[in-house]
Amino acid sequence: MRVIGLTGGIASGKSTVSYILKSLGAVIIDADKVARKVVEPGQPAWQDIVKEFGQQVLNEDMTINREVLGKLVFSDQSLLAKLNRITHPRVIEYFREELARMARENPEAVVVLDVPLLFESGMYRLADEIWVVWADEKVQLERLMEREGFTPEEAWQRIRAQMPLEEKARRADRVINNSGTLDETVEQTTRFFYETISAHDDKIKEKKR
Ligand SMILES: CC(C)(COP(=O)(O)OP(=O)(O)OC[C@H]1O[C@@H](n2cnc3c(N)ncnc32)[C@H](O)[C@@H]1O)[C@@H](O)C(=O)NCCC(=O)NCCS
Ligand SMILES: Nc1ncnc2c1ncn2[C@@H]1O[C@H](COP(=O)(O)OP(=O)(O)OP(=O)(O)O)[C@@H](O)[C@H]1O
Repeated sequence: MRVIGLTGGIASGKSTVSYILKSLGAVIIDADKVARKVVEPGQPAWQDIVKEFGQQVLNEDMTINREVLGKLVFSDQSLLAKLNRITHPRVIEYFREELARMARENPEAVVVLDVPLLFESGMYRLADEIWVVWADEKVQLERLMEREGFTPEEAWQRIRAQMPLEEKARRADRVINNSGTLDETVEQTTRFFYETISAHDDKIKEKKR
């Protein structure tokens, strides 16, 4: 099994690249989706969030009100750190279990961990190689405001809540530039995917020799 850790900045294009990789045959595990699962009502992380942030972050049906919680944590670093301490260990636990299961059931698979906070959370340790999706800052900001309807200040708050994209790119094995057209991103992603597979196949052949 080959595990690719896919990261980037907020709205830099991870989901777009994941979608392309899925169409090429990779199995995708999306940390944003897992982070939603671990805070469902009654889960330990849900209980910790209610304890920490109070009833104000709950909807009437007891689910987490993501808009309210988002506004709180993205305007206060210390609250964001508290939320991360509650959610990240649970997300990591889920990833470990899922990877162990995949290794047993589908050892030939190429698995992509789509994780916005791959470095910040330490989840990069679960990956064999790291890919970063890059978008020029202006493009990233525009796509984020357009997708979420954020004001420039709200969009900046979210961008600043993560490790600078330059640093992520420095730590990557491969960087996909998604500042241009979708076709250009498909071309780069496809090329990298087949290079990864062929390097992986060569390693297996060497081991068998
Ligand atoms: C703060 C919350 C409630 C806001 O929810 P909302 O629905 O508005 O955003 P969503 O979860 O879809 O995330 C959108 C993007 O925001 C960024 N983001 C999310 N959480 C964080 C964080 N803790 N720090 C920095 N950026 C973050 C990511 O780039 C993500 O792709 C939610 O993001 C959350 O619970 N975050 C903590 C869990 C976490 O760290 N998730 C990221 C994957 S491990
Ligand atoms: N090459 C592109 N050209 C035009 N629009 C794009 C391109 N790539 C992505 N987008 C758009 O930009 C937005 C952000 O892309 P995407 O959702 O893939 O980013 P992300 O990194 O997964 O975001 P998040 O960090 O929030 O999970 C989306 O609305 C997407 O449709």
